[in-house]
Amino acid sequence: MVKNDPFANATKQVNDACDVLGIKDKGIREYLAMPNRILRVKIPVTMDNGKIRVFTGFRSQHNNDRGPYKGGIRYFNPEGGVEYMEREVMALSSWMTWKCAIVDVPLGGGKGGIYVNPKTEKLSENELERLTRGFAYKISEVIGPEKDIPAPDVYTTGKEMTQIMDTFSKLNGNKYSPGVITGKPISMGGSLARNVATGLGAAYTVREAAKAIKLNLKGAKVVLQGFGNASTFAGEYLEKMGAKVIAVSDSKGSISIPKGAKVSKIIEHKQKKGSVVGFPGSKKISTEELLTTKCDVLVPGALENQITAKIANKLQCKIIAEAANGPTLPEADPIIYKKKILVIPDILANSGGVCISYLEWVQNNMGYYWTFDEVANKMEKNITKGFKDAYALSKKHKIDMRKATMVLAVERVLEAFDQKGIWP
Ligand SMILES: NC(=O)C1=CN([C@@H]2O[C@H](COP(=O)(O)OP(=O)(O)OC[C@H]3O[C@@H](n4cnc5c(N)ncnc54)[C@H](OP(=O)(O)O)[C@@H]3O)[C@@H](O)[C@H]2O)C=CC1
Ligand SMILES: O=C(O)CCC(=O)C(=O)O
Repeated sequence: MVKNDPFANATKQVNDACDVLGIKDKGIREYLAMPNRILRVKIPVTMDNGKIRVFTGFRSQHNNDRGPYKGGIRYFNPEGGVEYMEREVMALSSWMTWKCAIVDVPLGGGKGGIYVNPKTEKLSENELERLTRGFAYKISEVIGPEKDIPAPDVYTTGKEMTQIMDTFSKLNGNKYSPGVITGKPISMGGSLARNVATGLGAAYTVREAAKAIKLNLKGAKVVLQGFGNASTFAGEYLEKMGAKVIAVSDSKGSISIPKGAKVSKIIEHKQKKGSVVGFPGSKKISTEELLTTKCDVLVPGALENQITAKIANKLQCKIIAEAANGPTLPEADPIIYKKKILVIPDILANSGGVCISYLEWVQNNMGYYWTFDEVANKMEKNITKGFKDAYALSKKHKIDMRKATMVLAVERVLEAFDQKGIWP
């Protein structure tokens, strides 16, 4: 048993959706909740000092009823250890299934990762490359452009995506296979807008949520948890919509900036000093203080299990845009709903990433590439529709946005499952 088990949380969300849909059949519930396959691999790496170190990696393939498995690869060492990470990737792969369904991209759910923190463990570039290629080799049997298409996630970038693509291509007779992975650099067959996609998509969903609750985003105050790919671009695009960032955090700590600051200036500071902490005009605060800062939009954009019941009781925001996966514990959801805070659940708020990953894969498959605006506009349509559909359902059934989003997603997966049935 792991503490704050993310897979138990993901399963609860599936069951909640089944309750709303009147699905009582235990077999169907189990089919929807459980991953199809979990691969756990040993990755031996020769470190720079000549010693062998063995790493553990995972790929969880949750559901492919609507299309090939799809989802990121993270390099992280969560507090609960390797066993926690296994449950984490299972949950993350489940959320990918529902995410692809709610924004209607024809893909399923997968997720993977390696239990390692490349930042704190200070792996050299060569060690990291050997680890990445070793992992790619170990999962090469289960991935492929028509099978399972990974992407970046926490502490992985276009560089690792390139190394995975290259290893896969070499293992397959040097067949150029850009469609095996997304989030690649542009020069390696990546898509314009993928780099900003998760944050841009989150900003689009906040714009829709603000319209729904009649909140003017001009001058709206934003708090960002995490200062990586998802959260910085969410902050920058919300800034373009007129909002102002007043508190941020990273793995080294949280700060409040009462007068607000441009995200680009905080990025500059972090690039120089290695953290947001110490940004001029800021004050160091605790994680709890960050999350409960009085603001209009809270963007948890780092890790899961951040908003507990205790935090939920103290929240002072109007909208929560879950740029991270699984940042809110199930115990917090009813409290937040009662407080009339509008939650844009993770599977919707951060779906811009997979939307544009899908478009990257489509471009790779056809060998023809779209402009930034073409790609971003397609994503905007899908994500806006996803928000509107879920919001309308939440109002109709008087349920929170997480349940509404999950109900729509589960319905779509079941529709495909009903067509296919079980084989053999
Ligand atoms: N990248 C993508 O396309 C997508 C990402 N997501 C989700 O977004 C979330 C963030 O991923 P992404 O932005 O890609 O990852 P990044 O690696 O780019 O950034 C992760 C950020 O989280 C911070 N962080 C790590 N630990 C903590 C902590 N204990 N408290 C506060 N901040 C912390 C890191 O701090 P530091 O800078 O100090 O290392 C970093 O700023 C994840 O939940 C991921 O699954 C969802 C959809 C797509
Ligand atoms: O871009 C993708 O394929 C998936 C990104 C991801 O891992 C996520 O949405 O959580």
